[in-house]
This record gives sequence, C-alpha cells and structure tokens, in this order.
Amino acid sequence: MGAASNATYLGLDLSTQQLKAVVVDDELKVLHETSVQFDNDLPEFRTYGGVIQRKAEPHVAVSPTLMWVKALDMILDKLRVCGVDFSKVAAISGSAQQHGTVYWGKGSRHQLQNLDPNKFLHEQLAMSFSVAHSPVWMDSSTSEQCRRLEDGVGGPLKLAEITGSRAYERFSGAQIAKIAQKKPEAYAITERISLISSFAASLFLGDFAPIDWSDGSGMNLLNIRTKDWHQKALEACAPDLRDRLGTPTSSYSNLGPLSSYFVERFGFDEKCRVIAFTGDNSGSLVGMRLKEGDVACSLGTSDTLFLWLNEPKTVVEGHVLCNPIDDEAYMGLLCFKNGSLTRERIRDTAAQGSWQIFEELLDSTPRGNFGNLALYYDAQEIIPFLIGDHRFNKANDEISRYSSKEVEVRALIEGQFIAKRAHAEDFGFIIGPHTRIFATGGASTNKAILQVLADVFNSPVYVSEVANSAMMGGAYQAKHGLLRDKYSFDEITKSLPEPTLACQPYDDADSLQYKW
Ligand SMILES: O=C(CO)[C@@H](O)[C@H](O)CF
Repeated sequence: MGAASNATYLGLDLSTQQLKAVVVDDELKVLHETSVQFDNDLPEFRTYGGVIQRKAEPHVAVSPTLMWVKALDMILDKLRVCGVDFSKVAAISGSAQQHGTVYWGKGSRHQLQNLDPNKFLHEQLAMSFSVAHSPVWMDSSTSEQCRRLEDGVGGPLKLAEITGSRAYERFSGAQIAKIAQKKPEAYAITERISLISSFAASLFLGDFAPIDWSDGSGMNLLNIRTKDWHQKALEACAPDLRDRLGTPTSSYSNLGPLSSYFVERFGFDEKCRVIAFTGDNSGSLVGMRLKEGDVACSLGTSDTLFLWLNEPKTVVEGHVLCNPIDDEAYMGLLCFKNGSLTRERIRDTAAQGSWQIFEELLDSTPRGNFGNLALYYDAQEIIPFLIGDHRFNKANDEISRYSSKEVEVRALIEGQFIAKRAHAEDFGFIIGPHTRIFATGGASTNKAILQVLADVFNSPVYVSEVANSAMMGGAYQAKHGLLRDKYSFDEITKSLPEPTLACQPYDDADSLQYKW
C-alpha cells in the first residue's frame, strides 16, 4: 500500500435509531467513534426507535427528515470535541437504512450549493424538503401501490427478475407512488428524490448525490443487470420520476470534492472527497469483508441475512442487490422486521429489562426448549407477512402464554433463528460443513444469543472487533473509492484482523434438538 500516510477516513451509518460515525487511520484502525441517538439526543422530534408511528395508522412509519440533518450537525461537533483533526480526512463515505426516501423541494439544490459555514445545516435546510416526514423501511402501508407496480411490469416474478425483488411495501417505488398519489402538490414541487444514503452523501457533497446501484436495488425500480432505471416500473409508480431520481452510480464512485461548507466550518481539507453512500446491509457486507460462501447475520432494529452472489437470480421471497464492492457481482438479502425491538420487549416482560437476566434465562433452558417454539411479530413481518405472537407447545398446539420465563426467552431466540434458517434455505443459501456465520449488529455482543445462532445453523459464528459493520463499511468504502484506481478492495483491507470465532455449534448430537 506504499508508505503509510497520515490520511484518515470518515465513515458514517445513518441507521433507524441513531447516526454513528467513526474515524479510522490509513491502516483502517479506529481512532474515534461516536453516535447521536435520535430518541434521547433529539427529543424535540418525539420519535420512538427513531421512527414516528401512530395508533390510528399502525402500518405507516415515517421519520422527520430534518432530524437526520440535525444529527449530522451534532455528530460533527461531537467528533470535534473528541479531538478529530478534520484536515487529515482524505475521504468520506457511509451507509444508511435502506428504502427510505427523501423529497428535496424546489430550490433546495441551490440551498445545498450555497450553505453558509456560519450556520447549522438544519437551520439552512429547514424548508428544503417538500415532504417533511420521510417514509422509512418499517412502513407497510403500500400494498395497493405494490400490486399496481407488479401489474405495470408484467407480474411479481417479472419484477423480481428485473429489479431483484417482487414488490415490497417498504421499497422506495411503492412509497414514492403513495406520495405522488396522496400528496400530489408535494410531489409536483419535488426537485429530487434521494434514498437516505444518497441524501446523506448530498449533505457532504453540497449538491444532489446520485443513488448507488446497491441501495438502488432496494427500490423495485432499478434493472440490476443494466444498472439503469426500468422505465415501466418508473411509469407504474409516478410521473416524470426519472428526472427526480437522477442517474444511478457505482457504490464506490468518487462523487466529487467535499462541500466548502465543511472545509470552512470544520477545517476539512478542500481535497477531501465524497464517495457514494450505500444501504446499511450493503455497507455491512463491505465492513465484514464478506467472502463468497460465508453468511452474514446482522442483528439490529431489523435482522438480516445476506451473502455474496456472483450471479443474480429470481426469487419469490427476499432480495438480490447489486454488490457494493464488485460492480459485476451481487448479494442476496433476507430482511426480518422484528429484530431488536422485539427482543427488547421480551427482555422487559420476561427478564425485568435486564440483558444479564435474559442471558441467564436463555442459558438455563436446553436446546429445543422442551419442544416449545414461537414466533413474535410486534410489527407486520416481511417474511412471512404475519403479525402478532404465535406460541406453540410440544404437541404443536397454539397456546396463549408459556408458564415459565425461561421457555419464553428461548422460544423467542430459537424461533427467530429457526425462521431465518428456513427462509434462507428456501432462498438458496447453502448451509453446509464449511459454512461460516458472521454476526454483526447490536445483539452480536450477546454470547448466549450467538450460541443459539450457531446451534440452529449448525455452523461456527464469527464476530468482528467492531460490532457496527455498516459504519465500518462506510470508512472502508471511503478509502476503497478514493484509491480504487490503484488498489483492489482486498489490498486496501488486507491489514485488518480476521474476525474472531465467537462460538461453535453444540456438538453433543444426542442432546441437540434441531433435527433437520
Ligand atoms: O429493510 C431493510 C433491508 O431490506 C432493513 O434492513 C433496513 O435497511 C434497516 F435499516
């Protein structure tokens, strides 16, 4: 990699519940890391888990766009207080929750291009959005728009073949269609529609940033083979949509110089470059340096499984996205909406709100949980399309409650992982003797939960030293996009330590209850 320079790289992850940032040195080692929690640090926006959902419309989920802008103001000030020398930052990139959409109003591009370094971003962009509350991935209110989109291109399988997925309620195409139908005046004055990832890149660029191919694959609008919008899908969603989306780009594109706003306000070098931002799961694949044959399991607000694919495929459930590291490759993704918030609910009801008690309860029950199995869906689940708690006893009778807290806790965790394995194998994931599971996300720091993951998949589970792979993926992608002409991704990341083995599947086959 040549002489180690004193260059640093800034990576961000604009996730559902928080904005995270990390500064790494030229060897990609963490120098500084901080976060802004939306609910606690920005209480004026009155979110729960970073999202606003009302009882009257339980399938609607939105987040205040300006909250994300203000979080960026805050996190850069926090980094400055941490002692970050912004003048050393050579490039910036990041990840963001997928599928959500940001609606820039007329005149907002001019505002972005002329930001006053003496003012906060949120002061100057307060009136820049034609839709103040962005629909986010937890929304499931667009089934009507999904059907129309599938009809417009020739059916669900045709849409899956072209865009990598059949129509999904949370995907951007259906969400944009709903805005165009329900808020036509807002849509009419919308100058640009960003994903949350390209919205974040736009703030740093001081101009509209293009949507990247990998996150763009989560819109039901992009042809994942030609990497261009699919005209029939665009027309099935909203009028004149192509111009509002701009031209999509590779997920490691070097978009241009950092906006002068950040140079003058924070002391960044004017030569600092902005590299395309991407979706959080794609960013996690970058941050985990996932290799073909490995399976990643991200345990966050949503739980996801993903893997490297060399070729696209047509799937009825789950998604195929363009690969964020190799423009010719792809990635497979399965998303389960009921992740950490559901685990927290059972932690609160069964373990008095304590993860330590939760782990003790989980460790106190045998694998297989005496034949009890359950599925817990606080919100409308994506796969399967189900809601509510569904508990079963060893006679396979559905029951309303378990008599013991220990059984409830293990039923939750085993049910979550057994569902994941079942859908993964339906998707075509091969779980075999050489499979390695790479765990990331908040719950990947909980050893008892990882042991169940290893047991259910009958595979070893590895973890990286930094649990937030989407954020680290932003930092790695910043260097990758800046030096791509000289070095491959593997060369750029070869100095990083290999993930560590967290646990092996329980090898006492006699007592192992997961008979497949
Ligand atoms: O919807 C999802 C993926 O398809 C989620 O993993 C979101 O990206 C979480 F932010």
